[in-house]
Amino acid sequence: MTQPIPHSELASHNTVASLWIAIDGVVYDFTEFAPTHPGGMAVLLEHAGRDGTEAYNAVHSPSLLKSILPASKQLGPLSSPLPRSPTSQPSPTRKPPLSTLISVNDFRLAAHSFLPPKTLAFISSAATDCHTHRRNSTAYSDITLRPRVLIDVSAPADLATTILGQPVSSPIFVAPTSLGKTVHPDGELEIARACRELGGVAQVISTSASFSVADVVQAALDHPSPAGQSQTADAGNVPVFLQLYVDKHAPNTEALLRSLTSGGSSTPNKIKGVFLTVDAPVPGKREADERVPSSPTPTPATTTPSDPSPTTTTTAAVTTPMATQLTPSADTKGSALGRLMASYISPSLTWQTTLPWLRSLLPPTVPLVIKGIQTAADAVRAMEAGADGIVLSNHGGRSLDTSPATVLVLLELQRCCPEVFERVEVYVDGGVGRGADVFKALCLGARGVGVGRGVLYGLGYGREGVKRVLEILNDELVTTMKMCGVTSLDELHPGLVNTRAVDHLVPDSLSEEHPYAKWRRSKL
Ligand code: HEM
Ligand SMILES: Cc1cc2nc3c(=O)[nH]c(=O)nc-3n(C[C@H](O)[C@H](O)[C@H](O)COP(=O)(O)O)c2cc1C
Repeated sequence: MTQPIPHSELASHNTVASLWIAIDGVVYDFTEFAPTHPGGMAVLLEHAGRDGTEAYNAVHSPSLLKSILPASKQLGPLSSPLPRSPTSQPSPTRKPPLSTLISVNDFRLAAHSFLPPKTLAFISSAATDCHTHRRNSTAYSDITLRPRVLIDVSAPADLATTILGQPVSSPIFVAPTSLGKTVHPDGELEIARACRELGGVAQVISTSASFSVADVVQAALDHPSPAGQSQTADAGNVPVFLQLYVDKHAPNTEALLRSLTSGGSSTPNKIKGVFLTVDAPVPGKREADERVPSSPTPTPATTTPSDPSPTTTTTAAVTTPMATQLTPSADTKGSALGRLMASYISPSLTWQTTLPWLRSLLPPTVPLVIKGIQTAADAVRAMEAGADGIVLSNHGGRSLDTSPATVLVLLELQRCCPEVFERVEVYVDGGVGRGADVFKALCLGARGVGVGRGVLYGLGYGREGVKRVLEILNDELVTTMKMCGVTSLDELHPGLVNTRAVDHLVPDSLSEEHPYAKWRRSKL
């Protein structure tokens, strides 16, 4: 590094022509990088000539800067610290003690008492009228159980299984979600640590996570599993997967995949598979997220003396970058974080080009899963395209409202193309709030079940909260299994559930046509 840079000099580089920002006491030249910044240029311009430490750290990990920006863009240390924009300080609030939360719904309600409004809107929102979001969970309650009695279930239930060949301690996995820092300063790192402590729960890490995927994998590897607890996964291996959004600028995706898979999935710090998300080629219209402004005002506190793992996230820490991104666009649609984040995602993926391209980029040992399948016809297509797995998902109802509840898609596959279950691993997510929901999905052929929002509500309490949410679901699953007369996942089968109340909603043909409406506009 060179000579210390005075404040006055930093301040003079505050335009697109010359754009400097200080982060953690070091001045960087972002002039060339700014037009390609995946979060948009406006957010960088907002901090041009100033200290951007807080805004940067709110969404990115320190290593991102070093891994993407050439060393030549590191201009030198600031001559002395700059006053940062005022931060909102946590103040006491009524955050319920973790020990009082005994269901996933308790965590959801608790989150509403302490998470900043914008964070809550981002997490809990779903597309337009939220029908799909609701039906994802109500479809589970419409399916009833068929308990079997007088069976000895004294043996401990075994939840261990494999996901894409990786040993895991439970069929419940952490679905990929973006921007973990909006909930907890250590975001996805805390989720990774919780999964590790639970003996190897699978975690799918979002391309839009607040931390780099490599950092999350490392956090899992570095974290000890509790003494005495059996570690299903090898000590030096963790069941972490990458959720992939293909970048509009394809070389970015190619570089990401190269960095995370070279050496193959058997290398401990590499990802064990790629989940390509296909249900969000354009951002969904999430009105709650659009309506709640990104406000830099102080937020209620997230710490309490009784909470061993206090959350220190504040609205200002999280949403300032978003507000600066959105304000200049004078956007009449609203202020959605989801829409802002989707700006780098390619809308031009196809069966013909994208899958062969991705397969050519991945070592043969790294499985490819398609996340966001919503019809039997597409499940067959994914199977024929050589996918190793599919996730029946509608993005938690966040993409297209009135798309089918995912457990109904599971039934559609059983009805129209049961051979898919023999050839690819079928996963499902959306609306899972109870262990009984997991049980039903597994009985209907799912190999594993993903949880999105529930884990994020747990994350409000850090790793202990994430652990608690997953433990609650595991416990409820075991209780359901034993009430239905089984103690092992291998004993589950469709006869343990009654789907009559929803069967009329399940399509009965692979045809792309409507069963009787046959008109075409061109023929009228
Ligand atoms: C003051 C500095 C910065 C601010 C306030 C900022 C803010 C943001 C925001 C708000 C997003 C969209 C939300 C998201 O998808 O996570 C974003 C995305 C992104 N930014 Fe930045 N950013 C800054 C600097 C940088 C730098 C220096 C790099 C790389 C060297 C970078 C790389 C990225 C990438 C790769 C994304 C895509 C999503 C992700 O991986 O998180 N940003 N940024
Ligand atoms: C806040 C939030 C962010 C999400 N981000 C992503 C993402 O980056 N990539 C992705 O494939 N799915 C994303 N999802 C969808 C989840 O992976 C998953 O499909 C969904 O949350 C499951 O529904 P549930 O929240 O009802 O459990 C996100 C969901 C939420 C709630």
